[in-house]
Formats: sequence, structure tokens, C-alpha cells
Amino acid sequence: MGASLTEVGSRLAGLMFIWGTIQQLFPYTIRKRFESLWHRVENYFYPYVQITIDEFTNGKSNEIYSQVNTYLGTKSVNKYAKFLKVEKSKNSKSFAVSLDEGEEITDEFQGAKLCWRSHKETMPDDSTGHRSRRSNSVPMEKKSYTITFNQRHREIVTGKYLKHVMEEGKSIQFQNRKQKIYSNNCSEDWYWYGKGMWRDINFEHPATFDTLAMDPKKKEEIINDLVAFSKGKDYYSKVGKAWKRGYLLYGPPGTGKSTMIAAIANFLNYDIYDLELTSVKDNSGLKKLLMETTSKSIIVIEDIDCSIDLTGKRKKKKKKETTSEDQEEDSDSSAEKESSTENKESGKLTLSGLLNFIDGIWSACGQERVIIFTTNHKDKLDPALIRRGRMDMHIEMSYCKYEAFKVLAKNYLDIETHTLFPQIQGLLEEVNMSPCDVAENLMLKNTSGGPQICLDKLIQALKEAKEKANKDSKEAKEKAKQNSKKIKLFSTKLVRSFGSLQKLFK
Ligand SMILES: Nc1ncnc2c1ncn2[C@@H]1O[C@H](COP(=O)(O)OP(=O)(O)OP(=O)(O)O)[C@@H](O)[C@H]1O
Repeated sequence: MGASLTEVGSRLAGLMFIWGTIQQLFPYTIRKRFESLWHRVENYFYPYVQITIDEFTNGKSNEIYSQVNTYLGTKSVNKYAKFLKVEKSKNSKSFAVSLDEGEEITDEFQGAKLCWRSHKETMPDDSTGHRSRRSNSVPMEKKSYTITFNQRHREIVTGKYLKHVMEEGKSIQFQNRKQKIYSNNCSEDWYWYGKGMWRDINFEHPATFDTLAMDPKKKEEIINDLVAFSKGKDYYSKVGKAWKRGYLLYGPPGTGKSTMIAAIANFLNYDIYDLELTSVKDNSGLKKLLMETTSKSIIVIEDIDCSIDLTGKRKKKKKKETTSEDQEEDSDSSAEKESSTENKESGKLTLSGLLNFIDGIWSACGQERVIIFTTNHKDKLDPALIRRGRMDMHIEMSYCKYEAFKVLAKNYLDIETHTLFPQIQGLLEEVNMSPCDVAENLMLKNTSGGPQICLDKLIQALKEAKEKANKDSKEAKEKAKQNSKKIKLFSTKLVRSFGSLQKLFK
């Protein structure tokens, strides 16, 4: 294609010379006729259109260039281009392949053939002999891509193809970027240096849904829900809802709530914003934090029942102010009103502020966002905070059952079956042990021992837990027996003294 373009170029140069002569010799009307004829001739010899995409425009890096670069990287690998460059940026988890200078690559889209070419131009020296340089951040080399195509495909290219290239490039860049975890628990210096309200580090948690030990049906339900959410752009816009979803993870300590968050983040390839409510001064601080979060992210509030007292005040007030049970149930609107009064009074973080954070008008400042609360005590939370629509899915993380144990055995011991499994299954039906404790017993501390030692250790731990549970329940029963005896004795005494009082007054 390059050779034929050179030939066409020299023919065009000849034609241009003729055109220049015509322009000088002939009057306007004749020139007009020649002009239309010229365009036809031009199109006949060179029916191509060229678009240039520069790396920098007006001194700023051009986002489209970088997306094109990424897109062509995938094409060049597929089409075996000869001269490629490999780069790795700080925020990318994999290498990026791109075309070297002067390399060409062809692409096809909806029947249109396109030729991409990479260019590099060194900026000319200025009069003082120094190389021109617009700013420190702009390199002295000017890089660009040109795309050449037949003009009959102009509409396809400008209307659809370039959009397709940018979307593909953006999506590949998103997949390749390093995930981050952000925390709002920053030192004063951090704010002082204007680094924003969130501090980030790379997120490299290995948890996935494959390694998460839980009931397989429940796991599948969660995965399906996440898939539907991530593909739900059109659906959310059709029903007029902000594109976000809330998950409440509840259950005893060590049942995998934090592990589940990591698995969700890895599944969706989202960043995590770990929101520490105790570091938030007031409602407006919470709003600012929200505004600094990006789309495609998970906002997490762990142990929400312990974070701040968002419930106590309101419940006490409600008891004073309301009498009927129905009113007690109707928590939402009154909670917001009461908490907003509280807010005006004290300028603190309130339940109302948090509710606004989750689904107020400002919560729509980013797209594709997941909000997760975790708690060990679901019953302690204000119903308004976790009602469906705010926390769309309530996920119970429970004690380790046999199916979950099998996942842990595969993770930790690399076994899918063993003669000791039935015994363990029986014990797990009788004993409540968290996946965390089960996992601890399955850790191969001495590699020469093999799985048998770990499984024996687990059986021993389960037996001990069973014994303890039996002992505890016996003690509890005994206590209850004693209590009921005491109550009986007290009530007979009360009846007797009531009888003697009656006699006395008679
Ligand atoms: N369901 C699970 N699947 C796989 N590993 C688990 C699971 N639950 C717990 N673990 C293991 O136990 C450790 C502690 O679990 P995790 O921190 O996720 O529990 P948690 O429910 O968040 O606890 P807490 O309520 O105390 O914060 C994890 O590092 C993980 O290795």
C-alpha cells in the first residue's frame, strides 16, 4: 500500500502543476468548470481521506491518541506487524504493545478497509539553535497516527469506527490498569499538600469467587446479580434509576465478609473506596468524599454498626414521640427529618447524611457504583439504612458448611475428596465454626505432613468445639432451670404474701 501511495503522490504533483497554470491563464467561469473536473480527476486518482491524530493538542496529551495507541496494540499483535514497541506504564498491570515509527497496520470495519500509520517528527530547531519546546511536559518529538481510507467510507469511519476504536481502547486500558484501594483515613499533611481526600495504594488481593467458601447456590446468585448490574447501563437509564447497587454483608466474625468484598472488586475489576466514618467530620465532609470517588468503584463501610452512633438517638426519640407500633415501623421519612434536625443542631455526621450519601441526588455524580456495608449485627442497624433499594441485596455470610469446606480444602490442600470428608461433613452439621477457623486448621505449616495431618487437626478442633458447645448448652439449660425455679419460688412467695395481705384487710 505504501509504494502505491508514493506513485499516486507523484501523479498528483504533476496534476497540481497543471492546475496552477490553468488558474493563472483562464477566467473565473472556465476556472470553475475546471475546478469540478479537477475534483473528479483527483478523486479518480486518489480517492482517499486521511485523518491525523496527534499525541498532544494545545500542549495537553490527547486522550484519543492514547486510546488509538492501545487499540492498535491489540491489532498489531494479531496481525503480526514487524516493528513493535513494548511499554509498561506505572499504573498498568501489563505491557502495552504499540506500533513503532513508520509501521503500518490495516484494519477492517463494516466492510471499510483502513490503513493506520505511526509517525514521529522531531521538532525543528529555532533561530537560536535550541530545539523548540512548548513546555517541560511536552516532549521534543511529535508523535501522531494517521488513518487513511476510501472516501466512500467517510461516514462509517467518522460516525462509527472512531467511536468503536476509542471505546475499545478505553475498555482495554481499564482492564489493564492497576486496581486501587482508597482510604479517607489520611494525616493532616495529606490534606495540606492538596492531595485530595482519599489516599490510594495498589489493590492486590488474591480473593476470587472461586476461592470464596460459601454455599454454591448463593454464590451463583451473587455472581448473576453482579453481571446483571455491570451490564445494566441501558436498563438503569430506561427505568430512570442511578446506576448503582447496594449490598449488605452480615454474619459472625471470620465468615468472609471482607474476603467477599475483595472477590467482588476482582470480579468487576473496580477500585475500592474504604470509607472510615469515624474520620468524617460532618455531612458536608461525607458529600465531598463522595464527589471525589470515581465511576466503576466500590464504596465500602465496614462494621457499620460500630462506626458511629447513627441509630441510638433516633430510636430513643422515636420511643418517646410515638406510641403505636405502626409508627415505629414507618422509619424512613421520619428518620430523615429527625436526623436532618440533628444535623442542623450539631453539624455532625448523621443518619440523614449517610442516607443522602447512599441514594440522595449527589449519589448520582458517578456511574456504575457499588456500595457495600458489612456488619456482625444486622439487627442493630436502622431499618432505613438497609431497606431494599438502598441495600438491594442482603447477603448472609454464615458458618462453614460442607460445601464451603470443600472449597477451602481445594484452596489450602489441593484435594477434592478424602476418606475423612464424611466425618468432617457430619461434624460441620453439628458445630458452628467460621470459615476463618476452618481455614486456620487447614493451613499446611509442615509441608511434609500432607493433607491427612490438617484434616485430623480440623476433626480434633471440631470435636473440641462440639464438646464446648454441648457443655455451654448444658450450663445454659442448668442456669435456665435454676432461674425458672427462682421465679417459681418468688411467685409462690408473692401469692402467699398477697393472700396474707388480703386476710389482713378483711
Ligand atoms: N468464606 C470464606 N472463604 C474463604 N476464606 C475465608 C472465608 N471466610 C474467612 N476466610 C478466611 O478468613 C480470613 C478472615 O476472613 P474475613 O476477614 O473475610 O472475615 P470477616 O467476616 O470480614 O471478619 P470480621 O467480621 O471479623 O471483619 C480471611 O483472610 C480468609 O482467608
